[in-house]
Amino acid sequence: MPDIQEHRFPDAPAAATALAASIADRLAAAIGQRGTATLVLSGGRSPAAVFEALRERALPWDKVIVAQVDERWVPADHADSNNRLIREHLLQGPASAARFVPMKNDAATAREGQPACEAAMRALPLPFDAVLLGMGEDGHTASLFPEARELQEGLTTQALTLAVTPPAAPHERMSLSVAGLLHSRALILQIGGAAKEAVYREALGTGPVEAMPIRAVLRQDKVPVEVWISE
Ligand SMILES: O=C(O)[C@H](O)[C@@H](O)[C@H](O)[C@H](O)COP(=O)(O)O
Repeated sequence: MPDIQEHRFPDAPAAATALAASIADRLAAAIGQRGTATLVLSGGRSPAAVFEALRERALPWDKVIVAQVDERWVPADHADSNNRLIREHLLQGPASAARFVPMKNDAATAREGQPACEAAMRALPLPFDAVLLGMGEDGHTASLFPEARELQEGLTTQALTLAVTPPAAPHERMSLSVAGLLHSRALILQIGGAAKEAVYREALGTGPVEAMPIRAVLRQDKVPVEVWISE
């Protein structure tokens, strides 16, 4: 049975503050035990408030490695870049001392860039200390989308990364695979609002992983899962 711990909050700001404190404590413990901490972050809209609360936490940021769960294959200054999101909302002030390992490289496409991205991710200390995930209302997480033609690859490959062309969402993506996500000491899923909580509850039920790829995270029993829910 998977180890899923739920944390509920009345609103998004309370959840973001508490989640940032929990992540900071986890990073501090990792640094205390191993000298460094590796935090792997999703993009999208939800995590910005967590990043802004996290950057205020007193940490030896020069001992923190920040990497990405997934990335839109766009320039780092593009409005849709997760790299830009992390730099603008997290890597500010003392937190700018963290070592940031972006997913996107100079390849023209994610598919062409995957070998170098794979090598960069495998060069990080494994397992990661924490992976922060979001979820779409279609049950996707990372860039593992239900209708993506690369979904089976994402569910089954032993590679850490793969290129994904979302069926509807913009931009070709690079994403951690399920195997990549499971190279972590903790999987932290952030769920905001009633609609997403309903999707999460449905994902906990029966049904194919392919229909709701977040199920690959919720059904595994290798890595503890924390679910941080704000109403
Ligand atoms: O690049 C991305 O978009 C994310 O990594 C993606 O997996 C995100 O976590 C979900 O789509 C939820 O996004 P929101 O937080 O914007 O709802």
